[in-house]
Amino acid sequence: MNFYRDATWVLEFLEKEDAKGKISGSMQSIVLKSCKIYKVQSNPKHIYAVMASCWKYKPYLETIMKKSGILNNIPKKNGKPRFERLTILLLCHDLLFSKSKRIQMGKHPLKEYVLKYKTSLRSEMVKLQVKMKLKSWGDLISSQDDANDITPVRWFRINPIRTPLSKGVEGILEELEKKFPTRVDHWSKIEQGTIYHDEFIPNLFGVHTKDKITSHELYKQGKIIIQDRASCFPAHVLNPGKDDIVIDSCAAPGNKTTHTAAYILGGPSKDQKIQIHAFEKDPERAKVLQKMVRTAGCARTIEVNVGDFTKIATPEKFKNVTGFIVDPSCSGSGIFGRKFIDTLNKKKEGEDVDEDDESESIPVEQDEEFSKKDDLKTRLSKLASFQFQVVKHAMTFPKARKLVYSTCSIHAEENERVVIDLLLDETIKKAGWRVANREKVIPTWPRRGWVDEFKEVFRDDEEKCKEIAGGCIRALPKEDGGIGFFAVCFERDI
Ligand SMILES: C[S@@+](CC[C@H](N)C(=O)[O-])C[C@H]1O[C@@H](n2cnc3c(N)ncnc32)[C@H](O)[C@@H]1O
Repeated sequence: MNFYRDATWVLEFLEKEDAKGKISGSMQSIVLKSCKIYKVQSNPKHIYAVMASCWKYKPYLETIMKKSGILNNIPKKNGKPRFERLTILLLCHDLLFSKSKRIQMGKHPLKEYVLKYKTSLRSEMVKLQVKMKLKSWGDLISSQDDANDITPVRWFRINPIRTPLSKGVEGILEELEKKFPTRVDHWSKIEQGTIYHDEFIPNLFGVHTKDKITSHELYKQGKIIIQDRASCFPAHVLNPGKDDIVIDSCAAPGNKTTHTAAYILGGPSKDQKIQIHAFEKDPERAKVLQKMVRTAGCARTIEVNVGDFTKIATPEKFKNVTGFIVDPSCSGSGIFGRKFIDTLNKKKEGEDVDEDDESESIPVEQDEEFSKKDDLKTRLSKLASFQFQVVKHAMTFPKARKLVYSTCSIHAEENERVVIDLLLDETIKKAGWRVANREKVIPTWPRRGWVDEFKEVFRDDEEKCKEIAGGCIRALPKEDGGIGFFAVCFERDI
């Protein structure tokens, strides 16, 4: 039991550091630091081994535990739960994901309690594996070792707005060919010096993470922009044309905003016509957004508004808006790579960052307002309610016909369940919104929404569930070549 007690302290420490966005350095040093702070008696090497595995499986374990109901009936002593959530999580980890699949503990009421849920935990684990279309859990996790805690591919897109008038995108491709003469036909085959032309997003490329992009002139001139593949899905699915007016409701740092501009403008433009209204609540992040808009050459097209989208963007003021990108704060459970997060934290704090760091300005602000003290269930429920409100507000704009909602979360609560709540909302139903079908949402992308989530609500209509889930896109962290992601497109006829 002593080992689990020590490991609980360390895991608690990791959670706190993570909530503050302050996990820096390797997992090893954090574990050692907390072992010292708590003067743990167990061997730090053993603690580290369990932590390293447990931390990687944690988002999945939390889903499995929640579904099994193990946290709902914890026996109480003097009105307080007798066992801690994180200790239970550690035991569940050992039972489900350790090599021995056994809880390393003698007879103890906690062990007995967890073992009572063994069957249900194992069955939820299998269900999740099926849902995630994983051949084995090992496949998902094996590539996630700490030494390799970075994206498997460096994705970047050509920014058509900054392409030379004479040659257009072709001019950039010629330049790229000089640096990357060899083309590979799948991202998993990328080696240093080779390039993969993505089959889903036009003008998106994958290269090896060791091939420096940020020192290249194309990058410095804003002609290419580093952006994860899945993060490119929303603008591609929205696919706005030259006459569209788009709102990006939660815009900083601006990857999707500038990508949307690339679709609207298609190439260099001298027009002084605002076609994208970008909203960002956080003034500091709005500065980063402004900078990105300028670098990408879209300052004449994108207007940055600093403030809460649900309050300052009124349907009366923006009556001509036809499309929406809604990518609100989320739990960020699809994001890996602490280095990304550290980089952004440093940027936020105004510290110097590694010149060589090639992280995309990814949306790692996450759910600061929600994360500090809540447990996962509460946090997800608060996030989902906020995400629902943002999308619902966007759906009140009179001329809006198309809206893409996305998160970098793996949790159904922030994804399929938000879709369900929106579909069940009477006002939204009356306004005519529906989920666009697979044909319109990158149909060849194989990983789609989780059907079971829809079945829980629309039980009697299996076809409908399959259709809605088919309209949703999911990407698994690493397994699909980048961050974990969810996207869905709503549309209506007006
Ligand atoms: C996930 S990030 C967006 C990432 C961005 N779409 C991109 O691709 O670069 C969410 C952003 O929404 C902002 N935000 C959260 N609530 C907001 C609100 N009510 N109104 C406007 N912005 C909001 C956050 O500060 C954060 O910068």
